[in-house]
Amino acid sequence: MPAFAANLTMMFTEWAFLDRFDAAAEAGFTAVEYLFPYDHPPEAIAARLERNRLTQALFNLPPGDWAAGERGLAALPDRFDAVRAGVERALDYAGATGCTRLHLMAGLADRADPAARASYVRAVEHAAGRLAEKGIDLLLEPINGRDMPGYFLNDFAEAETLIATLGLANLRLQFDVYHRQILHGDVTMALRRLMPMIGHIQIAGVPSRHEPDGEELNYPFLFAELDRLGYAGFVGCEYRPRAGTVEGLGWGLGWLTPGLGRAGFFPG
Ligand SMILES: O=C(O)C(=O)[C@H](O)CO
Ligand SMILES: [Mg+2]
Repeated sequence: MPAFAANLTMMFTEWAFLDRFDAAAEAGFTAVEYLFPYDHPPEAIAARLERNRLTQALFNLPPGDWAAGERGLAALPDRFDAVRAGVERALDYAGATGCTRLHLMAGLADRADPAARASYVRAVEHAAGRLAEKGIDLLLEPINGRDMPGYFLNDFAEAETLIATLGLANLRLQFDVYHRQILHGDVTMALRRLMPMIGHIQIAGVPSRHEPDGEELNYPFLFAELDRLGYAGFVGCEYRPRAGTVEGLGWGLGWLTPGLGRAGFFPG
């Protein structure tokens, strides 16, 4: 049975960020992920995890100036100092929350540009080295260009080659099924082949990025396939609910156990 993590950037947005932890636990989740924790003190996040007995499955290293359009800094040749500082900042949060997986976003850059490639490899090696000292995995995620035009890492084969070539024990693939389906399809065969290097999985309906309950992909089959493959990590629910997070959890009946969290949290 897959272990699902609620993505608190996309789900439970009816609540303020810190209250989303309570709501996710109440809905039956035992783990959470989100893009960025940096607007809140690490201790505040740790307290929400602890009181809800939630595992922090994943978050991203600082991406640069998100509001100004930056989507990571790793492939930007003149931003290595910021990457280095971001690694230290993320490690503070990982230490406080017990998180053992961090995603390094590549940034907007041309994959064919040798300077961008060199910068990306340098950033990945640096981040992986620092995280290894703390027993934390570094994740790389190919992202489709429709959602993120101009994103540097937009190809699964590229990520696979890089991870295999660098051969770093804590460098792993973040396999977002939504991006995989849009970029290349052939989801099941890719899961089977890439499983040894997969460190985290994310899901959403394709093409809407709503609940994983239909459209192009047969998620019940994929969840059973993850069990057949012995996947023991988390499956991050990185989708935008169509109309209400709790109302849209029908797809998870049988996997989630609503009510295990703080009793009476939901109003009404
Ligand atoms: O977009 C995604 O799929 C992600 O997982 C990211 O962390 C960043 O946007
Ligand atoms: Mg993702």
